[in-house]
Amino acid sequence: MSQPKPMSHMDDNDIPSTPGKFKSSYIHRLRYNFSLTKVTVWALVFFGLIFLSVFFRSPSSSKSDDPTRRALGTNNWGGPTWEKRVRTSARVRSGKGGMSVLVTGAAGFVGTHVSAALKRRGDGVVGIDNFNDYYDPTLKRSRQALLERSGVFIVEGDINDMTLLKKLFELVTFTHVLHLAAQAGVRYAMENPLSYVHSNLAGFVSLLEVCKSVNPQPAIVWASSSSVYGLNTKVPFSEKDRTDQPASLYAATKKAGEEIAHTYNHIYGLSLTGLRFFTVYGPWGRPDMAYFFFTKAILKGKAISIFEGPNHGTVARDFTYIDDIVKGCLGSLDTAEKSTGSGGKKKGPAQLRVFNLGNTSPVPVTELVGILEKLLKVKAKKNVMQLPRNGDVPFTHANISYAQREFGYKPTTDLETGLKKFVKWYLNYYSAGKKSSGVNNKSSSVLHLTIYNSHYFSMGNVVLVFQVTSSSGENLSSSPNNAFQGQLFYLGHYEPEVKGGIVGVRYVAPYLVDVFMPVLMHFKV
Ligand SMILES: O=C(O)[C@H]1O[C@H](OP(=O)(O)OP(=O)(O)OC[C@H]2O[C@@H](n3ccc(=O)[nH]c3=O)[C@H](O)[C@@H]2O)[C@H](O)[C@@H](O)[C@@H]1O
Repeated sequence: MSQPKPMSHMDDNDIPSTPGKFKSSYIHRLRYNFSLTKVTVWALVFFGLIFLSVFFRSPSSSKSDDPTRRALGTNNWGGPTWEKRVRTSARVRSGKGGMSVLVTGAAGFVGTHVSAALKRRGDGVVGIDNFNDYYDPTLKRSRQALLERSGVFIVEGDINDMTLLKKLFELVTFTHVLHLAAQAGVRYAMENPLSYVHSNLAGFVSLLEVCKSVNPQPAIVWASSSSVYGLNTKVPFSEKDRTDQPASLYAATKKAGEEIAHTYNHIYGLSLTGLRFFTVYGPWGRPDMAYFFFTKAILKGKAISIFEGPNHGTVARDFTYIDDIVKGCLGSLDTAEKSTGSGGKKKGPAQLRVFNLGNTSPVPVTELVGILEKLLKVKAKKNVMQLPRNGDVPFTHANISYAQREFGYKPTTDLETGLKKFVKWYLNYYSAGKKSSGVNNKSSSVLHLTIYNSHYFSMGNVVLVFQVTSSSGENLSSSPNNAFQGQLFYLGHYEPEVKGGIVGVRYVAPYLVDVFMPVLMHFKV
C-alpha cells in the first residue's frame, strides 16, 4: 500500500478517485487552506499595523501616549513613567533626613562620582545631562549605566530647556542643586567659542532663573574653575586674589559665572557656592584632558606634545584627585545655607561663597608623563614645545585654607597614587572593550541579552540598555567597565548591526519593542 503524501506535498493530480475519500480529504484541505489564509490575514494585519504606526504617527500624540517614548529621550521627556522615575530617584532614603539634589551634568566625570556618593549616603539624586558629543558619548552612556544601577536616574535634556527644569521642580522639591553641566576644556574654546556661551552663560542663567522663581528656592553649589586666576602670578592662588585676567574664553565664562552668581544672590536671595576645581583627574575621567590622552597616545606608541614655559620654564598643575573633589562637593552641599527668597523675591541676605578645591602641590607636566611611563611600562615619544597661545596658563597652585576652615576639606591623594587608580581603570575599561569586540567577532558565540531599561531617541530609535551573558554563562557586563554597557546595537531593517553600545530598534514603533525582545534576548553575532 502506498503511503499518503503529506498535505504540503499534494498537487492537483493527487485528488482521490473515490467520492467518500474525496469529501473528507477535500474538507481537510479546505480547513488547511483556511488556516493558511488566516495566518496570512493576521500577518498582513500585523505588518500593516507596523507600517501605519511608523508612517502615520504624530510626534506629539506618541509623546504622550507611548510608554517607551515617554520613558526618556532627547526632547522626549514627560509622562507618568518618566515622572515616576524622577520622583523615585529623588527620594531620600527613609530615616536619613537627607537632601534631595538635582545634579546637572550628571553623566560627566565629576557629576557621576558625586551623584554616586550622594546616593550611597542616602540622599535623593536626579541627574540631567544633554549627552553632547564634545567627547566620546559612549563613555557618558557607560557612566549613566553605572549610575542607573545605583538608583540614579539621569534625565536627558539641556539646562537651557527651562520648561524641562520647571517640570523637574514641579515634581520634586529639590533642597539643593549641584550645577556641574558646562562646556569644559581650555583649548577647545578657540575652536567652538559659542558652545561656551551656550552652556556656561545661557545655561547657567536659565537654571538660576528657574531656581529663583520656585518655592522654596534650592541652595546652589556650582563648578567654577581654577582657570579664573588666569595670568595671576601670586602663588598659591587664594580666593582673595585678582581674577580679572582670564587667559581663555573658557576662563572668562567661568569668571562671568561667578559675577552672575553674585547678581542672583544679591537680587533674589539665592544661596550660591562656587567651587574652583584644580585640574581634576581619575577613573571615569575626561578624554580631552592631558593625563587621559597622554595615556592613550603612550600605549599606542604615538608622540605627545609637552608644553614648556618661556626660557624652558616648567609648566605645572595642581592636579587634584576625584575622590578629594567629591569630598569637597559634599562638604559644600552640607554647609550650604538655605536660600532666603521665595517666589522671585528676596527676603534677606543669603550665603555667597567661592572655594578653591585643589591639591596644594603642583606637579610639572614632565613629571606627570614620567609617572605615566612608569605605570604603563612604556617610554613616551615626546615633543617638547613652547606653550602655545591657546588659553593655557603655565602654573596653578591652590591655597585651600578657606575650604579647610569651612568644612574640613583636606585632599589626601598624591598624583602617583591617583594616576595608579586611573591607569588601572583605563586598562580595565578599554581592554574590556577589546575583549567584548573579540566575542563579537566569533560568529558562533551566542549572547543572552537581558533588557533592564529603555530610552526613546529621535529618528525613531529605541535604545535598550541591557546586560550581556555569553553562552558559557559569563556575565560580560558584570564589570562597570565592560564596553557592552552603553553599547549601540541597531536593529535597523531587522539586521542587527553592532555599533558598540545598547540595543537599538530602528524604524520600529516603540511599543513593538516587546515583539523584538525575544530576538534581542538571544541572537547570534
Ligand atoms: O582646573 C581647571 O580649571 C581646568 O583644568 C583642566 O584644564 P588644564 O589644567 O589645562 O588641564 P589639561 O588640559 O589636562 O592640561 C594639563 C597640563 O598639560 C599641559 N598640556 C596639555 C596638552 C598637551 O598637548 N600638552 C601639554 O603639555 C597643559 O599645558 C597643562 O599644563 C580642565 O580641562 C578644565 O576644564 C578645568 O577647568
